[in-house]
Amino acid sequence: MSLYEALTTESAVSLVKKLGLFAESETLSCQEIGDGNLNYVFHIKGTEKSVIVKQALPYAKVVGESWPLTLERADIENRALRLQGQFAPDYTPKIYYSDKNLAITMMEDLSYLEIARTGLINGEDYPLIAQHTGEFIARTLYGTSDFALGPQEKKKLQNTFCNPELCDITEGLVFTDPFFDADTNDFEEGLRPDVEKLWQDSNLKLHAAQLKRLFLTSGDALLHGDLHTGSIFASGTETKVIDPEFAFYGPFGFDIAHFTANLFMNAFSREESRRAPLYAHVVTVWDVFTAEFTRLWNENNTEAFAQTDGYLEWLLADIFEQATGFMGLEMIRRTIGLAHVKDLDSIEDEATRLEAKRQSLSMGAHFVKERARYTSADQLVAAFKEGL
Ligand SMILES: Nc1ncnc2c1ncn2[C@@H]1O[C@H](COP(=O)(O)OP(=O)(O)O)[C@@H](O)[C@H]1O
Ligand SMILES: CSC[C@H]1O[C@H](OP(=O)(O)O)[C@H](O)[C@@H]1O
Repeated sequence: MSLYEALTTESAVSLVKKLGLFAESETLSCQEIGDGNLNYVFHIKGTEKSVIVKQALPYAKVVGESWPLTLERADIENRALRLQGQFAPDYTPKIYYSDKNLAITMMEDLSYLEIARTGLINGEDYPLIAQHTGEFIARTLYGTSDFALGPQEKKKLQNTFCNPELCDITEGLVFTDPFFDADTNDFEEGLRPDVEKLWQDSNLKLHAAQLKRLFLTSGDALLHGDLHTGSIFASGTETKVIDPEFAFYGPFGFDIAHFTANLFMNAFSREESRRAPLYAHVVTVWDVFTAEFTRLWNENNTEAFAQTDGYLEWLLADIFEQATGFMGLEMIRRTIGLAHVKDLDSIEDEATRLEAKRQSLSMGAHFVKERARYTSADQLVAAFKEGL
């Protein structure tokens, strides 16, 4: 018999009371606030405190019951959050309770902060977001890598984060479908000539295939797996990373690539005069990631070759090159694939919107194909400013 049942606002309230998080007598309000593609999120509020209950559905919410999806993802998310909380406690929500059968995680209510994508669209700049996100990425990746854990411990941990169904979504929606006339694609008719040109670009397809192979086969570290600006809560002083249900052992460059791709897509939606803070974030996140990864490398490293001249520098350059390619893929898929970004979709004027999307597509393709040319974030920003 399945122990799973989908929560309602009423049963979510009963559950938090049964668990002793609130007194039986307390009057609570409960609202389902999930705006993501996959899950339910209940916001439960009492007089003095509040809590978030996130529940996975046995299917992808954005499509419906015709797209069944494992409930295991809630357990992956819960365990990833707890691990990320060990490496980067300042940047991770507190977890109060989880139940694998019900596919729920109860966590700290972060609604005193704002989802960064929403804030960036409304003109916020979040001066510390890149510093914090760079530290989060470096600490969580380095801490779960061979270098920190040693190969045996790392493999044991890696075995517990096999996430085939969610990886399959990324392999399809990010790495494959946008390059073919797939049913999942979703784009405006005005973009069709650009999209058809992209489908015929065999050099682009070759590079997409190479990056896909990297995603399929690399097991560098436990990734967040979906680190876009909608997975980050922020304010002027705080940053918290949520929603790691796509977590799995993958290539070092993936998370930072998704963060920078989403910064660049927000830049496309702004006037040039308001883009400077986003460019600065792209440079800062790389500077901070590099410095923090290097600090951790020198402080705690189980690898015999760690101090071999040139090894760390080679690794960081390799991460940069792969990340430049992954960044380009994220820009392409968010423009013509199944899951769009509001930054581009909410541009009201049709001609401006189509032009921003064209640029996102062509810059994305450029970063995929020419990734080996780039060795610094300043160069990425310069290329972005120059346009194609
Ligand atoms: N800890 C939290 N505190 C406050 N709101 C949250 C929290 N977690 C999620 N939310 C809200 O729910 C929305 C969807 O959450 P998310 O984890 O991204 O779900 P999904 O997995 O469906 O993408 C977020 O955009 C945010 O508005
Ligand atoms: C059918 S899932 C599509 C898309 O949604 C996920 O994002 P989120 O859960 O943050 O809404 C992920 O990016 C998937 O690729």
